[in-house]
Amino acid sequence: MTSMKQIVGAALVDSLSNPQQLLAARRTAPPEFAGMWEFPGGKIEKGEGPEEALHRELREELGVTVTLGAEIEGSTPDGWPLNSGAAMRVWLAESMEGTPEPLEDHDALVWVDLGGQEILELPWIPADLPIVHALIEYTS
Ligand SMILES: Nc1nc2c([nH]c(=O)n2[C@H]2C[C@H](O)[C@@H](COP(=O)(O)OP(=O)(O)OP(=O)(O)O)O2)c(=O)[nH]1
Repeated sequence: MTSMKQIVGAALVDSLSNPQQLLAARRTAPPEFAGMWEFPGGKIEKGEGPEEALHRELREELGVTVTLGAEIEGSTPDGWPLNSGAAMRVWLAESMEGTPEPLEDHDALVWVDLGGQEILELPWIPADLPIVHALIEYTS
């Protein structure tokens, strides 16, 4: 049995069929992550499946209903290692209903080109950088 805390995150793109842009979200807490950019998402709650948790988090945090696309698979069965105790699974997603707004946990959102420099210049949570690179590779 795994003891890793399981996080789920969304690579929200402008279009699943032709992804050109990614939505990055700037965290407001905790202090060590405040001001850093991340994939919207959060912890799976008891009794939830991972995709179900991701749909809930995106409704709560951004106010959107999404369609999930492919998973950007990480290096472990739990997904991408974040630290010694947590890992995150990440899915591509596209909003089907609603325009993303920073309703909870974030104070800014930005759409960045997947093929440009700006995406690499954002101060991401360091553990997210390998995921950003994999996403750029996946969508190029
Ligand atoms: N959502 C998200 N969390 C990330 C990313 N990268 C990263 O290291 N983390 C870490 C930060 C947190 O320690 C943990 C996720 O917790 P969270 O605070 O987002 O979860 P949550 O929305 O369910 O929050 P909570 O109210 O239950 O605390 O994973 C990322 O890209 N997205």
